[in-house]
Order: sequence, then structure tokens, then C-alpha cells
Amino acid sequence: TQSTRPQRLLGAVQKNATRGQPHSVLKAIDQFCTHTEWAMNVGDEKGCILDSVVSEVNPATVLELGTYCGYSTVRIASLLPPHAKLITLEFNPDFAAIARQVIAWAGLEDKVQLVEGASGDWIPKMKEQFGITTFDFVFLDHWKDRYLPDTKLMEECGLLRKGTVLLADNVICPGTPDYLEYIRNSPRYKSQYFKSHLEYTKVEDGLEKSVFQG
Ligand SMILES: Nc1ncnc2c1ncn2CCOCCNC(=O)c1cc(-c2ccc(F)cc2)cc(O)c1O
Ligand SMILES: [Mg+2]
Repeated sequence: TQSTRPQRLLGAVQKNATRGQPHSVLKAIDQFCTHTEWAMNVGDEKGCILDSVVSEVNPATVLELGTYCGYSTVRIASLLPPHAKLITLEFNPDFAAIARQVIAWAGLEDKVQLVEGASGDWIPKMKEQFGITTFDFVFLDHWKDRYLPDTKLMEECGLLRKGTVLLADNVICPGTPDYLEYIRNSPRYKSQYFKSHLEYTKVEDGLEKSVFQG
């Protein structure tokens, strides 16, 4: 039977990366996606911007919306302080199964809780299910038409505090126009655009960093 792209990506990690070394996992995925097969990981160019924002925030609690194969999960978790927790939501069970193995190969399973399901269903349950009061950092990388409703949902559920940083991938390609319009015009956020490129291509894309003002 035919393998899937995530299965082939996991194979490249198991073949070329060293267990317990997150940077080697990222390098193996980036090489696979550059030379063999494109995949929708945040990639190394936008990944460096992600790294700098995560390092600046130094978050104790992180929410990632959209795990895919776990590339950005590994990238973020490798920068977290010892007792920090990263909750990542993935809708597609096949993607989640691959991501669990990629995260384990990097040796980061103790910092990561991968939850299978839709963001809209899980965001309202975060406090009761995981004992979260508020998130310090949120990485939005799931369905592009869910960025806005889920941001409003996080506000309503009291999951954001003064200073919480939202970082949104793909605000140009594929694009999240309604989210950008809202977040850039809302007095409740201070936003900044980081111009970059769509992973592994020369197409323009970028990340939008938004700080919740409370
Ligand atoms: N927990 C949850 N709740 C709801 N929905 C959820 C979920 N978990 C997952 N999903 C479903 C969506 O997951 C994948 C979302 N990501 C993308 O679609 C994406 C696409 C491109 C792209 C593709 C083709 C091009 F030509 C150009 C660009 C690039 C990217 O960087 C992307 O991130
Ligand atoms: Mg993305």
C-alpha cells in the first residue's frame, strides 16, 4: 500500500536524525522538504523568527493549534524551560500519530501533550482538562479560517492574560485576511508583522506577532 507524506517524513527523521537531539530532527525534516518532498512545516526561515519570539517570551505554558508532523512542536519545546508545558492540538489522527513519533524521536515527549481533536471543541475545555489558567504563548498554524474564531474563543474562555503573545503562521500564504483585519485593528492587541517566505519556497509569507493587552 502507498505510504503517506507524513510517513515518508517520519522515515527521513528515523533514518537521518539522532534520538534525543531535537536540532537533528529539525535538520532532517528541513532537508527532506527541501530536496525530496515539500510539506507544510513552518520551516527554518520562519522557524528562526519563531525561535526568537519563544526565547523572548520564555513561556511556562504554550498552546499550539495545528501539530501536523510536529516540526514546530519540536522547535518550540526544545526552547522551553524545564517545567514548562506545551499543549498541541491536531485534528487529523494520522498526522497526530506521526507527530507523536517525531516528538518522541526528539526526546521531548515529557514537555508535550498532544491532544487529538478540533480547536473549537478543546479550547473551552482547557482549564478543566489540563489545569491551565492562562497561556503565555500561542502558536496558530491550523485551519486558516479558524484563527479568528479561535482567538475570540480564547478571549471569551479567559485563556489570554495581559502580555500573552499570539504568533500566527501563514498570514499571507495561504492567508488569514479576517484574522489580520481583526487583530491589527483591535485596541486589545499590539501587532507586528515579520515578513518571510512560505516554507521551502520563494513565495512571500509572514508571521504576525500580537500581544494581548488585557
Ligand atoms: N486542532 C485543529 N483544529 C482545527 N483544524 C485543525 C486542527 N489541527 C489541524 N487542523 C487542520 C489544518 O491543519 C493544517 C493547517 N495548515 C495549513 O493548512 C498550511 C498550509 C500551507 C500551504 C499549503 C498549500 C500551499 F500551496 C501553500 C501553503 C502552509 C502552511 O504553513 C500551513 O500551515
Ligand atoms: Mg503553517
